[in-house]
Order: sequence, then structure tokens, then C-alpha cells
Amino acid sequence: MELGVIGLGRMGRIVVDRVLDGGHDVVAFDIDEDAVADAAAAGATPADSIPDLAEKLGAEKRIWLMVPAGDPVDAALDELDDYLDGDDVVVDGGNSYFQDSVRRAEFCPAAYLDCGTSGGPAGAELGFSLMVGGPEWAYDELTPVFDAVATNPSGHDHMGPAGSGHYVKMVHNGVEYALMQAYGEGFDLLANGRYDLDLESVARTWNNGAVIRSWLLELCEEAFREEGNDLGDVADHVAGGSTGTWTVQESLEQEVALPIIYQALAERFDSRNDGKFARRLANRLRYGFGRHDVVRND
Ligand SMILES: NC(=O)C1=CN([C@@H]2O[C@H](COP(=O)(O)OP(=O)(O)OC[C@H]3O[C@@H](n4cnc5c(N)ncnc54)[C@H](O)[C@@H]3O)[C@@H](O)[C@H]2O)C=CC1
Ligand SMILES: O=C(CO)[C@H](O)[C@H](O)COP(=O)(O)O
Repeated sequence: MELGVIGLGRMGRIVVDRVLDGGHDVVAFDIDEDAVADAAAAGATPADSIPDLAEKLGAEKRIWLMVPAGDPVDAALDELDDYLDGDDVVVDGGNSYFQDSVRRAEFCPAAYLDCGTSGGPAGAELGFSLMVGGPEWAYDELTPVFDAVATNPSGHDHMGPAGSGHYVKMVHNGVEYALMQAYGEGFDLLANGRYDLDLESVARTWNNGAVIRSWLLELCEEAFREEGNDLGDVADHVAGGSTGTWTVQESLEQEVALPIIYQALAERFDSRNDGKFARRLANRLRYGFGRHDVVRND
């Protein structure tokens, strides 16, 4: 099969390599010329624009978008619009909001597959886990590509109609936030509790047979090994948050309680709130009602 890949960053580049390794051909485009040259050096046919990519693909186009979620996806689809028809298939492998994918599937002239992708850049060797929504025939048609990009044939599946792939990935990320928070709290108590513990050793021991072993826990082990037991100069600041926010918004809309995922998201937002106003006010109110000392900044 010949696949057009648009977006050759951390994730798109892995898609290119794995699809080439799977014995397929790739036409590659990115707004960053160096990224295109790099993919060409790996064996892809370079394209210097989206129209050029579409023309190089010929009839029955199969195209994988791996650009940042939001406007870049709409921009790429706008440029592709004139070149697509109902025999073509477009895959969006990024972290798009599922409602955007439902809208895009309606307007895209090609069959549109929304593909939640998990595994991260560290998944280059193992392959990814792919959660695909959209028309079943298009999923079947792209199966050789999904086989190449995923860990193995069980690492991808058709979730349901338009939007369902990105919906499942959104919930996956909510779970990811909660797991990170749970590991964080456990290690916080171990770091600040009664015993002087080697946290890398704890993580390694847990990773070997414990109920709570996981890839995230392996990444905890790596973090303590590389940053030190106290995490060195790693800041108390967690970025990101869009997929977790969508998960929580959807839970409110569906009236399904997700207190742990919500709490993990709230903790993340709180990490960006230096000198939190609510805590400062509580500090001052204790003086107001109890004449307790106000702790003041130096
Ligand atoms: N990094 C990760 O761990 C994961 C990322 N994702 C999702 O995959 C998508 C891509 O992520 P990354 O590869 O990490 O981002 P990245 O920032 O490393 O790469 C994005 C690439 O898209 C290119 N680009 C931007 N606008 C473009 C346009 N209009 N036309 C062509 N190329 C364009 C950029 O030049 C860049 O090379 C995002 O939606 C992200 O949320 C999904 C799972 C894991
Ligand atoms: O999808 C992912 C992992 O599964 C991406 O790494 C994503 O960026 C994580 O979300 P956030 O940036 O909100 O932490």
C-alpha cells in the first residue's frame, strides 16, 4: 500500500518508519522542510506541499494525519478537500476532540477514520495501540497499515462509528491522568514518610510481579534513576490537560461520576497556580476567626 503521511514530528515520524518497515510506500509532508528531508532519508518520497502529496499518491488515496489537534487538522483537510473522493481514506491519528472528528467525518469527501493513538514516542520499537472509529470498510482497507503501526494485530481495533476512536482515546487519557496521580501520591508518602527509602528500588520491586506493575510504573523507576530519589530540579508544574478536561466535561454531560479523574485534572491545574489564592485566604481567615498567626512571605 502507498500511504501519505502529513505531520512528521515525534509521532508521525514513527508512523513513517513503521509503515516503511512493514513493506509499504510512504509519501511524506510536513511544514518543516527538515522533517521532510529526514523522512526522505529514511525511504519516504518527499512532498513539498499537501497538493503535491495528493498528486503523488494518485487514485485511491490513503492519508494519515499526525499533526497537532485543532486548527492544523482542519487546515490540512481544507487543503486536501479538492483532491479527495469517496474511494479515499483519511486517518487522523492525533489527539483530536471526538466531536471535531464527528464534524470532520461529515464534511470530508473521503472516508474518515478517527484513530486514538497510544504508546507515545517511546512506542517506536514496540508499536502503538490504535483505537479506530469510522466506516468499517475503511478500517478493513487500512488494516495492513494499522498492522504495521500497532504493536501487533491485537494492538488495533474498530471501536465504532465516527468519533468513537477519539472518544475511547479521550477516556484513556483520563485514566492516564488518574494513574499518574495515584503513583504520585504513593511515592509522595514514601518520600516523606517514616522510612528512608530508595524509590527506584521500590518501583523496580513493584514492577516485578506486584499487582500495580505497569508501563507508567516503569517510567517512575526510570524517573528516579535519571533524576534522583528527590527528582532533583524537576518542577512542581504539570502542563497539558486538554484530553483530561474533555473527559471530565463529558462525564458531567453524561452524569457519570469520575471523581478520581477530576481530582487528577484539578491537581494538574493547581500545579500551575503559584501562591494559590484560596490557600492564602485560608491562612488569613485563621487569623480572622482564631487570632492564629498569619504565615507571611519573606
Ligand atoms: N507525543 C505523544 O506522546 C502523543 C501525541 N499524540 C498526538 O499526535 C499528534 C502529533 O503529536 P506529536 O507528533 O507529538 O507532535 P509534534 O509537535 O512532535 O509534531 C507535529 C508535527 O506536525 C507538523 N505540522 C503542524 N501543522 C502542520 C500542517 N498544517 N501541515 C503539515 N504538518 C504540520 C509540525 O511541523 C510537526 O512536525 C497530536 O495530536 C498529539 O496530541 C498522540 C499520542 C501520543
Ligand atoms: O496522548 C498522549 C499520551 O497518551 C499524549 O502524550 C498527550 O499529550 C498526553 O496528554 P496531556 O498532554 O494532557 O498530558
